[in-house]
Formats: sequence, structure tokens, C-alpha cells
Amino acid sequence: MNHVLIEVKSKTYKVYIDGGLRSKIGEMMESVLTSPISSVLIITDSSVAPLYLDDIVGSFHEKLPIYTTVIKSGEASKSFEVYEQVMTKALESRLDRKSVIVALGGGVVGDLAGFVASTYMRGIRFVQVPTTLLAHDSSVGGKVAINHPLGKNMVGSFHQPEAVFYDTEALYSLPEQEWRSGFAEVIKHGFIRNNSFLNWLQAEVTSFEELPLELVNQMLEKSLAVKADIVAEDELESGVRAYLNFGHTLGHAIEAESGYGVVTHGEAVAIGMIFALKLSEKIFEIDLDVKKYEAWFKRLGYKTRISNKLNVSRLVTKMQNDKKAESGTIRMVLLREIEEALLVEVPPNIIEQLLVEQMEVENNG
Ligand SMILES: NC(=O)c1ccc[n+]([C@@H]2O[C@H](COP(=O)([O-])OP(=O)(O)OC[C@H]3O[C@@H](n4cnc5c(N)ncnc54)[C@H](O)[C@@H]3O)[C@@H](O)[C@H]2O)c1
Ligand SMILES: O=C(O)C(=O)C[C@@H](O)[C@H](O)[C@H](O)COP(=O)(O)O
Ligand SMILES: [Zn+2]
Repeated sequence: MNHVLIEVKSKTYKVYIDGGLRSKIGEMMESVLTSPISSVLIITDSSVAPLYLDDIVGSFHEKLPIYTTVIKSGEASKSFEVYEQVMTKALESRLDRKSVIVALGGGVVGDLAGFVASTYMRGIRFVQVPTTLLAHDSSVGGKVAINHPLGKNMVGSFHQPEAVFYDTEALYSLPEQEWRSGFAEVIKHGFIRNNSFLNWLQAEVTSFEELPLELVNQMLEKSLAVKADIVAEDELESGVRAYLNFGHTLGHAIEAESGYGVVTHGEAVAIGMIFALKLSEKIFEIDLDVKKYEAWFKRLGYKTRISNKLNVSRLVTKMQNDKKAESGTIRMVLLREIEEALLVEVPPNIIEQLLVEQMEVENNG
């Protein structure tokens, strides 16, 4: 079975990738996890549960006490309220320090369940079972969090999974909008670290209709390789890991300002990446051929401009509250050239001016 090795300072684990893997997860957990498991809590959401929960439960063959909890699907579930509900379920199920949490779903379930695992009894083990394209990114690297109305992922920690079980067959029940959202993080990995991968993506992916499984597997391995390299170098984001935030300073501000769940994470990041490319051109006085990327994004159905329903100064304030900011300055990931990322402090007035220029106008998506 294909796997990608993740070697961060605190842990080494594997991302297993295979079509149909979900029916083997129970057995695999018992062999991959190094110490015994007392019980399992599977956390999933209301869209994923009817599709895949029975398969995962069945894969344990009744050898362990299995508890399940189903949260409402969508970004709004990365909240204090749902966090408390899931914690209550964990306590009522009497999870102990040998229990394991299984995060079955996309990035919302992964981030929330991972944060529950990192804080329940000060931290128990968890595994990721990603079911979205986007979750190739969110299931790896150990960032787990919930949102605060004042900012995305503001309450969280670093807590690495024991393993990631990626059943790529499960991606084929995703609606087109979720392929688009996840693909933004794939593109991001190309922009920050791998230009030839980015060129390959432009040649191979011209729509999200029926992407062949072989292509998807290839794409995931290349994309995961970038993430694996970066988190291996810098697990806790004291340096290069910040490059994984390319497109996110504005993207997160758009998500929070629009209301969590109104714009998907990847679609907001796509707008943020085009903005960061244009800002890079301006600040470094270079030509990154943004028009070419913007045209590709549009052909794939992304919006590249900022909704004119959003307020520019509120977006700037959110960007000043970003985790990369220091003393209220805005620090953004820019590109000096493709695959050469760096973290740059940008004066708010320059950001504000470009935001105004990048607002959508009627019939200009
Ligand atoms: N921790 C990290 O490093 C990291 C990285 C990137 C993104 N994120 C976070 O991930 C979240 C976004 O994740 P996401 O895009 O996976 O969103 P999501 O978890 O909300 O999933 C998207 C939608 O698809 C549904 N779904 C999931 N799997 C499905 C399947 N196989 N078939 C049909 N429907 C399915 C979900 O119910 C949901 O409605 C954001 O909160 C973002 O901040 C975290
Ligand atoms: O793994 C990382 O590091 C990332 O930044 C990946 C991002 O795609 C992801 O959205 C992450 O959750 C953003 O992190 P945050 O620290 O800005 O909340
Ligand atoms: Zn992201």
C-alpha cells in the first residue's frame, strides 16, 4: 500500500493512501498503534456518517468498545459549543488515556476532533481518516483548532495524529465545490515549493469533472510531499512552516467576515493567493504572470476577487489579528518568484489600497 512518511520532531507517522482502505482501518489501527487501545470514539459529521460510518465501525469487528458522535456538517461546527458537546460525549463514554479518537471526515472534523484529542485529559491519541481532498492538508502536520468569531483557528494546539488513513475512493462522493476547495491547497503547495508540480497541475487539471483516481493519487502524493517536507523542517511554525499560510491571511479574514461556512476554506484561500501574487508583483516590482494563473483559476470556477459585500477596513483588522502578525503589523507570505516564498511585513495602507482594487465589480466574478 502507498504511504507518505511524516517525520516531525515530536513523532513519525504514515499517511496510508489506498482506494477502499476504510474497511481495513480497525485492523490497521491495532497493528500500527504501538500500545494497546482501550476504546474508540469516532467523530464524524452529518454528511459523512450515512456514507462511511458503518464501514469504519465494521472494520473493528466488535473487538473494542466503539462510541460514535455525529456533528452537524460545516465550518460552523468548529465552535466552542460543538467542542463542549463532543467533550461531553467523550466523558460520558468514559474514554481513558488508552482510548483513541478517530476523526472521520474533512478538515472540520479533523481540526475539531484533533483539538478534542489534544485537550481531553490533557491529551490522548487520535487518528485521521480524511474524506475530502482538502483534508490531505488538514490531516497532516498536527494543527488542530476551533474558530472564534474574531478569527479563524484562534483556539487550538499542535497535536500530531498516530496515523492517517486516506481512502481516496471516498473522495468520489464529494460535490464539485469541495473538489474545488481542496484543490486550492494542492495549488498552494505548488506555488510555495514546486514549480514543476504547478505546471503539471495546469496541464492536467482543467475541470473537476471525473478526475481519474490514478491522477488524484499522483496529485496527492506530490502535494503531500511538499507538506511533509515543510513540517519536517519546522513542526511548530517558527520559520518555514508559515509558507503553508500562503493565501491564508486574506483567506481567513474573508471566511471570518463572511460568516464561517459561507465561503469554503479553499475558495477563500484561492482569492487570497491571487491577492498575494498581485501584492508580490507590486512589492518586489516583478512579473509573476498573475494573469495566467487568474485565468486558470476562473476556468476552474474560482472567484478571484473579493465580494463587494465585505468591508475593507474590517478585513484589514482581521488580517492584523492573524497568528503571524506581530504587534498589530500584517505579515503575509509573498512570492519573490514561483516556489520562492517568504514572510513579509506589509504596511496596512498598501493592503487596503489593493483590497479596494481587487473588490468585485458587477459581472466581474
Ligand atoms: N489543520 C490544518 O492544517 C488545516 C489545513 C487546511 C484546512 N484546515 C481546515 O479544514 C477545514 C476545511 O476542511 P474541508 O474543506 O474538508 O471541509 P469540511 O470538513 O467542512 O468538508 C466539506 C463538506 O464536505 C462534506 N464531506 C466530507 N467528506 C465527504 C465525502 N467523502 N463525500 C461527500 N461529502 C463529504 C462535509 O460534510 C462538508 O459538508 C477548515 O476549517 C480549515 O480551516 C485545516
Ligand atoms: O499546516 C499548516 O501550517 C498550514 O498553515 C495549513 C493551512 O492550509 C491550514 O489552513 C491551517 O489550518 C492554517 O493555519 P493557521 O495557523 O493560520 O490557523
Ligand atoms: Zn488552509
